[in-house]
Amino acid sequence: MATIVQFENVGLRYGSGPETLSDVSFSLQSGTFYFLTGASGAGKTSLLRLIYLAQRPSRGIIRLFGEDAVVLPRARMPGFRRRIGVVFQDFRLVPHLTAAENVALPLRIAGLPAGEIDTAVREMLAWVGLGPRADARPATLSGGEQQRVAIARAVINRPDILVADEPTGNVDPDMADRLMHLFGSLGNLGTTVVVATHDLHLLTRVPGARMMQLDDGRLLDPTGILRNPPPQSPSPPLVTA
Ligand SMILES: Nc1ncnc2c1ncn2[C@@H]1O[C@H](COP(=O)(O)OP(=O)(O)OP(=O)(O)O)[C@@H](O)[C@H]1O
Repeated sequence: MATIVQFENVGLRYGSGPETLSDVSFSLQSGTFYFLTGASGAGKTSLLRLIYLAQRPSRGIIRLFGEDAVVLPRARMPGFRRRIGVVFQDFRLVPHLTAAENVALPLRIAGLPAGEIDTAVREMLAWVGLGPRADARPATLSGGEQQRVAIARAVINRPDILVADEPTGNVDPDMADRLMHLFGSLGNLGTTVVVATHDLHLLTRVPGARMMQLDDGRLLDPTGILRNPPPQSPSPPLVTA
């Protein structure tokens, strides 16, 4: 198994405020599934943004695919970013494109022939249960449907790393299970998956997943890695009083 992402003593400070992330060190292996947990404000989104190169650290070392990502020349950024699929908390679908056109975007950018793109997009939309909504624009989709389009777009070109910020926040428990299964199968195909979530129930859903826990900007295990998730437990009630 190769090391795909490596952080050494990474710190992140926004402006002149206190450090949002401090002394964060860990490494992520290919084909492994990681949950990133922590209270609201602990720094999960910030850590993901460092991984997908939307943010530079204030200090420390970040290596992606074996290369120093902090000093990566601007011209090489697009090549790196193509290897990283991102599911944003707020979806970021292109509003004037249909669901199918949104999902097709990474393949169009990669220059695949139209016929191949159409087949791949149809299969992916069917997989996330949106076959009949292929021609719908984002504004006419529910939050959960938009989230599934965002997930389909992030995984369609089989990225080396998939980073997902609360990817099940808007879907029901059945769909959350299916999406975790999809993410888990990507791991089996060699993709490194990092899912930030508040939903501790999800942690029981991916056998063999590892867990990273942030507490006020610090990884709880100072060596950075990692514990197995808690054993499988029954689903919580869908409705609470
Ligand atoms: N662009 C920014 N400028 C200034 N402060 C920021 C910025 N982005 C995040 N922060 C601050 O950094 C801290 C960590 O935020 P972050 O969004 O990474 O946490 P989180 O664990 O993802 O939270 P949540 O679970 O609520 O999404 C918070 O105090 C937040 O206010």
